[in-house]
Amino acid sequence: MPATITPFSRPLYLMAKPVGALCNLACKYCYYLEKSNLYQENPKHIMSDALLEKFIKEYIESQTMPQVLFTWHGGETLMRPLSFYQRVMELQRKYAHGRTIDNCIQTNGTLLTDDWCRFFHDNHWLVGISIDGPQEFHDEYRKNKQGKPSFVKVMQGINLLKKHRVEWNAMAVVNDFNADYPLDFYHFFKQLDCRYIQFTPIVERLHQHSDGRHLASVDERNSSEPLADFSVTPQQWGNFLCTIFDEWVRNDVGEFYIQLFDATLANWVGEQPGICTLAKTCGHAGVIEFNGDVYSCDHFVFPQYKLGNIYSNTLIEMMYSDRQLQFGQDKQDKLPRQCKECTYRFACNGECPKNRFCTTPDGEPGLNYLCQGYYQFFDHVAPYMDFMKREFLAQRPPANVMEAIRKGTI
Ligand SMILES: C[S@@+](CC[C@H](N)C(=O)[O-])C[C@H]1O[C@@H](n2cnc3c(N)ncnc32)[C@H](O)[C@@H]1O
Ligand code: SF4
Ligand code: SF4
Ligand code: SF4
Repeated sequence: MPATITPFSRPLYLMAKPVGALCNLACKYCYYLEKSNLYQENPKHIMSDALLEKFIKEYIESQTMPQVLFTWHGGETLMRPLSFYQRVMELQRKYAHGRTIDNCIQTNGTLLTDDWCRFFHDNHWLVGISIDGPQEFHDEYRKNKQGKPSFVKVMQGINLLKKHRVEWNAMAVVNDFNADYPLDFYHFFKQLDCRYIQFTPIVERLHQHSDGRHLASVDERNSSEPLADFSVTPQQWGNFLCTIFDEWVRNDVGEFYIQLFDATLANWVGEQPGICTLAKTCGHAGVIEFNGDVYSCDHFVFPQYKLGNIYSNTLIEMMYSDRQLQFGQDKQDKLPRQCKECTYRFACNGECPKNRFCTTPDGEPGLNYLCQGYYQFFDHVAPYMDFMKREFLAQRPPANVMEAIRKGTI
């Protein structure tokens, strides 16, 4: 199994939420926790066995390829007992009909035990652990409802994963608090010997909804929704990326895999980037909630982006519906002229539509809030990317860039 899976290049892909938005933590910046307000009428936010079976059967049968990827997401996935995931395996075997099935699971890591790790190892699951860097950064926002920090428990979880040789990678968010310390952040992951690192910028705006949710969707941009204070600024994001890139490109190419750098190189050479935010279009990755509701994307779980429910529509109908195709195509069609004419459009593609709530200097809507940071990053890495592209096209390792820098030829 590959150490990192890039689901967005696959034809039909859904992230499943077996406990909806329920969680044992209450990270201040979390976009998903408040989604439970969408389901106030449901007493329990738990995927039933009947729905699980229906989903697994239909999901496998909808695939056009011999490999099938399941992603378990939340909320906190480990709030289901191990027996739930053992049942998942049983159902996957029942409906596989010769297909290869992979599983990844995203977790905050605090509930990991020897039993969980044995299960993940024995069944080759890839485990994504959320950790925001060194303790002081992580604990600033990743606390439980009583305000108790989670770092120590997450590290215990990571040690268990290592002990049981489970394949894992780190998902870290970059927010107002940790963004100014890129090297502390990067060295932390290197010291952990974590070779696959994903960074996501936190960008949220506040908008009070009548059901209690307080985060805005991209459509809610007519009044001036304030930015949530934990959001990273465009300048912070640009500096953060450039600083880590400078260390990585000199020492770590081919050794440490940083998803955003890899995706940037992929766009530079004209391959599919393994990250949706830098891809030309969206719409390849939906979400299925605990009750069978399907949404366009994990960051668009809003009533207006609900595609239907698995009990009334097939997954194929929903994921290939005109609405979903349009959702995907809008990423490219709705780019403002500034992006269409941007030197780095081929690398950036206007990034994630959820962050496109700004206007260009000439008043056109749809500019990405992080534009300045991304432009700074792409402009900074361009000579190195050009070099790595040449190496790649000549079938030599892009890691030769490190030697070229040492010799001063770049
Ligand atoms: C919503 S959590 C669900 C899985 C699990 N509870 C966890 O924390 O890994 C999935 C990922 O989204 C990240 N995340 C949370 N809030 C975010 C936000 N506002 N913007 C971007 N990513 C966010 C988390 O740090 C985590 O890595
Ligand atoms: S652990 Fe995951 S789901 Fe829970 S609050 Fe934190 S980011 Fe959200
Ligand atoms: S909306 Fe954003 S998160 Fe969703 S698929 Fe598009 S780029 Fe990815
Ligand atoms: S860098 Fe800015 S202008 Fe260029 S494509 Fe990205 S968001 Fe658009």
